[in-house]
Amino acid sequence: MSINSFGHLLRLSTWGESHGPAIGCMIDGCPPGIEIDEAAIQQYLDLRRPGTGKNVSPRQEPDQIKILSGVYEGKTTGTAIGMMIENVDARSKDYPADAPYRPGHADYGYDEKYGFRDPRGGGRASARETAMRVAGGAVARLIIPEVEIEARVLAIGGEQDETKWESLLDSLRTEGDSVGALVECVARGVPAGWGAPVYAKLDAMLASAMMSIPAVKGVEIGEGMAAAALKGSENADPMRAGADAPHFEANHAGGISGGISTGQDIVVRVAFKPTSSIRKPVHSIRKDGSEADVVTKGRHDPCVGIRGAPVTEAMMALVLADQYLLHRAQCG
Ligand SMILES: Cc1cc2nc3c(=O)[nH]c(=O)nc-3n(C[C@H](O)[C@H](O)[C@H](O)COP(=O)(O)O)c2cc1C
Ligand SMILES: C=C(O[C@@H]1CC(C(=O)O)=C[C@@H](OP(=O)(O)O)[C@H]1O)C(=O)O
Repeated sequence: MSINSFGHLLRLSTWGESHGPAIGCMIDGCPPGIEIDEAAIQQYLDLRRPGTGKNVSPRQEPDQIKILSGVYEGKTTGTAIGMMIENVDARSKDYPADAPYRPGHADYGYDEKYGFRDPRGGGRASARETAMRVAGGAVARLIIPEVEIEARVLAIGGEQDETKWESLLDSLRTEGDSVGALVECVARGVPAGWGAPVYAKLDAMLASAMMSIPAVKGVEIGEGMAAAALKGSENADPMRAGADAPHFEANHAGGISGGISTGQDIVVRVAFKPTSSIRKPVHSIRKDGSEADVVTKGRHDPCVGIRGAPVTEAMMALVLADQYLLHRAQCG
């Protein structure tokens, strides 16, 4: 995997800043002859876009996808698929260049690394970029149509009872604060045998993919962290003979053992931290080192995990389509 693209045989790279004219991606390595159109991509973008309700960023972006290359007469040609979305609702005045760093966002790190950055809406670090991951993920899904991928929010601010989420988010909005979330992403229909036994293990690829999503601070596969407290007898996934494939009596491994899929559901849980851009004052410093509290304006998600869920699906699809192509190349 190179630093600027994601994947081995199916490679995604994205471009664009949150307040620039547009964002886009190139997805290379997609097999030829797959039926595709903009509607097949748009349906997933509509699940992630901002401006759809009070619990997500109010920035109004229709996220209308345009396919620019790699498709002819409704089918993929096997060449690089280029796609783009115009940014139509940036409000850059909310981000003065001399604003104190937002602790937890990328401002300080980017300045330390590059000495210079686009401060408008987080620039390249804004999760606006994840729209193009979702577009790439939609292409990946078409490569593996037999795999069904679905993510859902399991908890908001540690609360698993979803009837309490609305009032929790309402009071946070009033306070100008934010909250974290736990998301679970499951892939069904992955056959046994995808992945690799050492280094590029399927679980390692998934962990890297999920961890590359902005605001993700934890990734678990199957039993995950809880496995550390179990006995071998409790954590085993006992096997019985089945008609066509083995029948597993449990799935503590999350569908992966030895870095290779077992044919069971692949289960990944992802911890999203609370949004760092909040209206409550936080101690910070400016680029010149002077201290100042930061109070972030702009339009922000009160709980990034809500719109993060479709992004986890996209990363799952990209990893699995890539692993399918690798498996087909090596084992036929
Ligand atoms: C879908 C999505 C929406 C996000 N929206 C916001 C937001 O409105 N405000 C914000 O400060 N961070 C938001 N984030 C998180 C930041 O992009 C992220 O914290 C920042 O880039 C720093 O990266 P890190 O948290 O991975 O270290 C969002 C993340 C995702 C996945
Ligand atoms: C625009 C989107 O989300 C943005 C993600 C984001 C951030 O800091 O990650 C900050 C906010 O916008 P801005 O970049 O203008 O500060 C969100 O609205 C989007 O997801 O399409």
